[in-house]
Amino acid sequence: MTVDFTSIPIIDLGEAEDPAIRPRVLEELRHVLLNVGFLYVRNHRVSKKVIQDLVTALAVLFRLNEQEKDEVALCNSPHFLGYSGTGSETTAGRTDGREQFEFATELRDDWVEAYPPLRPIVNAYIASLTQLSQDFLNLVAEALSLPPRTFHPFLSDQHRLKLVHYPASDEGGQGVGPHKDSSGWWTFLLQASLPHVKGLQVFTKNGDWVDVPNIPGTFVVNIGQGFEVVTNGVCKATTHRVLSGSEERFSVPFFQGLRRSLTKTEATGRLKEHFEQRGFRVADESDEGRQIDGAFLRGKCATWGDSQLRTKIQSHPDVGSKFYGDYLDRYVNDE
Ligand SMILES: O=C(O)CCC(=O)C(=O)O
Ligand SMILES: [Fe+2]
Repeated sequence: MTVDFTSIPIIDLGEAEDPAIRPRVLEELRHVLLNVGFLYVRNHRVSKKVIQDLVTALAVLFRLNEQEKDEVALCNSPHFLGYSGTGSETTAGRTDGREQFEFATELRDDWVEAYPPLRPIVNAYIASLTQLSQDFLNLVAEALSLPPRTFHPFLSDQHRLKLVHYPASDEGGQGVGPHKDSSGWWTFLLQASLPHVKGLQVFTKNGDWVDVPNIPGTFVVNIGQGFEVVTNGVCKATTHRVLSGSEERFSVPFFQGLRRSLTKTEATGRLKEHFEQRGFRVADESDEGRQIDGAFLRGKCATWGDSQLRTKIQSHPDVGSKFYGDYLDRYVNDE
């Protein structure tokens, strides 16, 4: 029987620390992992100041003029980091209505000169989210009847952070099209506008879109494609999208990174026996969800790092032709 969902569950990480309540939290989390793939976490211990500093910086950053933003243009970065303007990205065949700054754990030197305080703010935020995302993996492992540190050997030394701005649009339209997160393990998203500003939606197994409202004090947490691979499809990455609305919206996704050297054999083999022996089964999914690109799963790329480069080149073909001309055929015309 298909177990479907109509709203996104909330997991209280503070409760997980109470030995009397922990078993119930683990049971709830297990249900989310097997049937939903999307959740909120609250009582997450990331400092209010670290979050507020970043939220304040967002407004300043996106008000810089185009010339200032373009000083760190993503199209000049072989690492696909920096600024990309509205209209430069395509998802599910349509142009996305958003502009964004992309960062990573190993930060590039050419920072946004027009706004010097940004660097320590982003670094502090990445450090806090790195810790939260690692601690969260222990809970996830336990909820799947595995030793707490089972997932740590898969982790990368590098995680990615995006600062995203969806300009207001009277006609509505696509903020970002339907997709699964391809950048790694787990995503931790801060909805950084006022609570009434909507936009994020999740696709259910039965093919309905469910709103993910902004609940203050929480992060939205969701499974990325890498985690789906390592759990042999027992925990599915869930399709989601953002609709543009009559008010501008800010968000900050943190993408927990997966080790670049990871091969498909290692990724799918390591926990196979565990999931088979314990009677876990591959999760249900909508037909549309199944069609979303999964190059790593289909075996086209040798390593996770390779599949990341492919995804990035496909999203930003201009950067691809500038820095990876030799690879273009392999990645872009590989269907
Ligand atoms: O802006 C959001 O709420 C979600 C963004 C997102 O899904 C992404 O960048 O992968
Ligand atoms: Fe996403």
